[in-house]
Amino acid sequence: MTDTIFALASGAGRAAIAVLRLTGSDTALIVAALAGRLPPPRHASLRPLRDAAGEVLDEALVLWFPGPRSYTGEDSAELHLHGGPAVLAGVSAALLGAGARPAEPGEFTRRAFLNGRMDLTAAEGVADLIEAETAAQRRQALRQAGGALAERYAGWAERLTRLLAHQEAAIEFAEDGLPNDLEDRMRAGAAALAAEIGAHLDDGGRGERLRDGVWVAIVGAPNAGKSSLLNALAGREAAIVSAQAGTTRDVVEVRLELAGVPVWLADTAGLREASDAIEAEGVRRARRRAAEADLVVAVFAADQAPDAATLELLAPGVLVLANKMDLAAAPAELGGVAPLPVSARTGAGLDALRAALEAAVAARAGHSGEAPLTRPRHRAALREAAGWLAEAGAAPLPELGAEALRAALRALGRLTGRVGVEEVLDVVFGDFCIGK
Ligand SMILES: Nc1nc2c(ncn2[C@@H]2O[C@H](COP(=O)(O)OP(=O)(O)OP(=O)(O)O)[C@@H](O)[C@H]2O)c(=O)[nH]1
Ligand SMILES: [K+]
Ligand SMILES: [Mg+2]
Repeated sequence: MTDTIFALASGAGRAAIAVLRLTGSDTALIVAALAGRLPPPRHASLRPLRDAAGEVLDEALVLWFPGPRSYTGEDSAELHLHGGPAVLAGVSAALLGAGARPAEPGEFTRRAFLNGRMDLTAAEGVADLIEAETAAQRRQALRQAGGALAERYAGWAERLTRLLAHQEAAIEFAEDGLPNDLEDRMRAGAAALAAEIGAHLDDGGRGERLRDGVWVAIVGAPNAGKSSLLNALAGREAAIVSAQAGTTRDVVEVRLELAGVPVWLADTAGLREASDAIEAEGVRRARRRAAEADLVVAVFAADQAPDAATLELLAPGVLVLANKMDLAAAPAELGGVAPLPVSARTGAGLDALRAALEAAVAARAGHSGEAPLTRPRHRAALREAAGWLAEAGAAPLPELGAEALRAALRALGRLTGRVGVEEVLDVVFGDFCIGK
């Protein structure tokens, strides 16, 4: 027996149609109480919905999904109502009166997980799909919701279980004094699995970046034209531009979408020995932002000698710009680095700049063949599993090897939700919206 829960599954506010979703043991009874009788499974039927006093609240499309072939695995239903607030209030009150209760955030998907309809990574994929704002985010979330990570991790858990079974057999045979090579095979298997997990972890954070956004920091000398370039890329006057050196102090951030990836583009204070405390704090923030950024864009003014502070930030992977090309015949020599020539004033080179940014962002985030891990939670659990596998491979006693394999299995179990899940459930489902 489960509580029967309901929630608005469509957006809040006045709309043409509002979808109320129900799931739980008494779904059939409750729907029949409002709609008179249950429609045939998975067929939409138009029905008057009545309250306990018999007043018609709405003419609604009623859908009935008997478990276990439903999203949650339990008896479920959808009521497609007219979207006005009074209709919604009336039907909600009738559902409450009939014994249903409002759902907690994520409770539908939580039940789907508990009923074995999906693992935790797939449930997280559903949450990401609801949050997805760009096409690349949508593709990544859809793959994960479809079980791309679940399958891989379940495969690893299966291999681990087999290694553990062999290790336990090795322990038994040793007690019987029989020679066996089971331990050697365990060591080889643990090393191979640890290497595979290591390769998966060593993805440069592509999946997490696509989910959270790529951080790009524009840095350079005062008056190089950083704010002008930010505004040009954002298509609006987000940052103040002036001829006065030291105009920008705080970090000014705009959100862009480049190559289907969300990007946080930050304009920063010009790098120099600041004359006052506020500007000095701005320069400190600029340096910190550059250090934390996934991509640094270093801007030089083409009509000036390159400044030492910006030159110091040049490293492989930094995108180097020579701005104000309208004022110079050729960009200054930057020690072998070929800057991208642009002019924020005339717009020359801005298309090439955008293309270079897209390429750099695409190289740092998103799809590269296999489905990437997408959350720090995944990274932590996989690191732990790989660590225990290394320990298993090096264990001086077979019993310790078995113990390490069990610990690795538990770490994978927390990742997929198969073992020791209670403590992670709230973390995973807490950030869901109600109705999913
Ligand atoms: N001729 C020319 N002037 C430019 C160009 N880009 C910016 N400027 C001018 O250069 C001056 C400084 O521009 P900003 O965008 O404020 O420069 P900044 O790097 O943000 O400066 P700080 O915030 O003070 O570090 C302004 O007067 C701009 O109009 C350009 O491509 N060509
Ligand atoms: K300026
Ligand atoms: Mg500025």
